[in-house]
Amino acid sequence: MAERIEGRKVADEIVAAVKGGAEGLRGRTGVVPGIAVVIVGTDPASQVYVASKSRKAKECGFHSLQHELAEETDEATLLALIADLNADPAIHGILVQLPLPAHIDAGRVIQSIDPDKDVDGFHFINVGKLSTGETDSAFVPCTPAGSMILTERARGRDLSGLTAVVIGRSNIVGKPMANLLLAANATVTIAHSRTRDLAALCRTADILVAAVGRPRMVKGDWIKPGATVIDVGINRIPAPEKGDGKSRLVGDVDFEAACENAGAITPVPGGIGPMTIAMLMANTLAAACRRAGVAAPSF
Ligand SMILES: Nc1nc(=O)c2c([nH]1)NC[C@@H]1CN(c3ccc(C(=O)N[C@@H](CCC(=O)O)C(=O)O)cc3)C=[N+]21
Repeated sequence: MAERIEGRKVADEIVAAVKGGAEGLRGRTGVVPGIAVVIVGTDPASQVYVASKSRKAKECGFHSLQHELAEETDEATLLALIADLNADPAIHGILVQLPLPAHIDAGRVIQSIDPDKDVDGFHFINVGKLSTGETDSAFVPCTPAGSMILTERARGRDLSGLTAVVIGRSNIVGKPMANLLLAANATVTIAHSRTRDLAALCRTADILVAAVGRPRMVKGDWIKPGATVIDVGINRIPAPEKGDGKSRLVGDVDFEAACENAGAITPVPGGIGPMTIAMLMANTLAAACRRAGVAAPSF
């Protein structure tokens, strides 16, 4: 039976350390870390995530702003808001909740964020730093950063000799995760929708990261005995057993079946989701520390 990797617990530890770090920064320099979360439209899932980000930011003692813009907001208005936030010395981190409405060019919006405030790590500057190994000054995207911390807890910081398979090639999770695993000396393969015999490939993985967004796509017999399984998927599926119209969250991995083979596995909920928010707090503290010329704590 696999060990459950308790992401929520690790996330709580990180949030407590960030809170302590923010108090220290304030005591030494008077600087209070500030984060602005921008959301366009009223997607209910996005609203839930944004609310929990703002709640955690307050818990950490940050200055926290939430900008809620109407669905029909035009790109120029959003770009002007970001320009204001870029110029605002009280704001150290800017997060624009994705996805954006189709009439807005998300790429242009992301690239307009000051790279030093890009706590999502999506700006070309931060992507380039991560892929060239400049990780001391890069912002690493929050989901892969949190996934890596849980991987390290299970396998140590040096993954030499281990095989890692990342399913999913997104700029937000798959590609940065592959870079982090590579930087830790794992032998990395990125799989995606065009990969042939995904099951056989997954069976070679000492570390398997699933980031595809398909509920329970990864089957129990795809898991190598003893493997570390990191389930990044957060899929809401109908749960008629809980009552009419109810739903529940499942990952990209068939958790119960995977537990038979895995050495350790992250649950959904309670795994990577809370780690993502914790790393957003850690990145915001790091942004404020850099701005103040003080060393940032690392996790
Ligand atoms: N610019 C941007 N940055 C993001 O980091 C970003 C984004 N856009 N858009 C949406 C996704 C999604 N995301 C989640 C974060 C935490 C949980 C989380 O804490 N989930 C809980 C469950 C929450 C629930 O019950 O719904 C868990 O897994 O235990 C989920 C999803 C961040 N995202």
